[in-house]
Amino acid sequence: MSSPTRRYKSPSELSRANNNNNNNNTTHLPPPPPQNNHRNTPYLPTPTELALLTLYPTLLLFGALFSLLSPETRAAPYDTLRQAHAQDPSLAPSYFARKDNLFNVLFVKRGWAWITAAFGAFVLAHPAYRGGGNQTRRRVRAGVRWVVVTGWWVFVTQWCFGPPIIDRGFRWSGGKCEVVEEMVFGFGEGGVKEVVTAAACKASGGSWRGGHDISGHVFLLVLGSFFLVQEVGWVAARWARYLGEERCVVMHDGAVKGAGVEAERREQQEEAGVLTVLETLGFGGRLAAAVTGLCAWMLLMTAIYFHTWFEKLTGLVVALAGLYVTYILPRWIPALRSIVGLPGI
Ligand SMILES: CCCCCCCCCCCCCCCC(=O)SCCNC(=O)CCNC(=O)[C@H](O)C(C)(C)COP(=O)(O)O
Ligand SMILES: Nc1ncnc2c1ncn2[C@@H]1O[C@H](COP(=O)(O)O)[C@@H](OP(=O)(O)O)[C@H]1O
Repeated sequence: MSSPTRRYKSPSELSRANNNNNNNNTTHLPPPPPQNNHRNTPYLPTPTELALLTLYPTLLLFGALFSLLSPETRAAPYDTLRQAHAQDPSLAPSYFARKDNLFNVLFVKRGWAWITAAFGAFVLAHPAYRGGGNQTRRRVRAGVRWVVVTGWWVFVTQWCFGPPIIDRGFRWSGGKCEVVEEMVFGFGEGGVKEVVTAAACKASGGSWRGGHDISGHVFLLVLGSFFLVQEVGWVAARWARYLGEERCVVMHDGAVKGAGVEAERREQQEEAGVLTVLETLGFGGRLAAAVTGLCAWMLLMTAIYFHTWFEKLTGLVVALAGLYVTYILPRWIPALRSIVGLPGI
């Protein structure tokens, strides 16, 4: 996942270079490709992963700063209870400060479907997933990782043996469903209804108020985009031999080795020469890159126009927890790795 200049030579390139040297009557082999003997810790993301992960808090910080400094945003009326600017088109500071903006309605509100579609297109169509004795096993393991990440999305935002984690957190922190307009049958004292989910509260005409509302948008956009980065990045980079660094894994005997020891050799593309980034990604990878880019844009919009900074931070932390379990834990728990695998291995 780093620059093409560090690309390893394929066996055929090495043998060609070797032949040229023999023709020139020299007995020296070409210098070996630079080896990186440094082992990354299996317990933490690799340096490239860490650099990419740092972009998320950076976007959130930049958004917070922008909202503090932008005169239009500062001047626009803000509803602290709803954690959003006025939604009237004439008052909202930007099209993206409105909940009914098309990117929100068609993309984020259907976000998991987009992420699933991009992932599916990549796994079904990319040459790295075709051929080799383990083709089916690699696809099944990718599917298992999708189930784990999707399970986390379901538990946090949709359903967790009852209300989802976001709604449970909201109520644990003192939040309630309040009805301002009218008292309806079933309400407790002071217009506060015993409703346990944000969706049910909204459906009954109430407002979900008073608690800590983990940002569902930040959660979904971080979880989904980094899932695609992991699934497409490692697979495409390993296949095209763009790898400048390697994940390390703990083996059954406790030894720490590069994850490549568990990889199947055939899946790497051998002869086509240096591929461009677009060729390396293929159709599914390009769709995933577009979805990831949109996620980053909408994350920035959420950072600027919605929620408190602490609600955005908890959205980020809850997403990172799911990503750690799916992508880092298997590196140091071999039994888990044998079920979920590692992308590209
Ligand atoms: C550990 C293993 C557990 C096993 C669990 C198995 C999981 C199986 C899940 C089955 C359903 C999967 C469906 C996948 C296909 C789809 O993607 S369909 C859904 C499309 N819908 C969305 O993408 C909705 C996305 N929106 C949201 O999540 C929320 O709207 C939000 C963005 C979080 C914001 O919430 P608000 O309430 O609007 O603030
Ligand atoms: N980038 C964005 N664009 C539009 N609306 C956004 C948004 N980020 C958050 N919101 C809105 O802010 C509210 C809280 O978002 P969340 O908790 O998911 O982060 C949601 O409102 P609604 O639930 O009224 O649609 C959501 O639609």
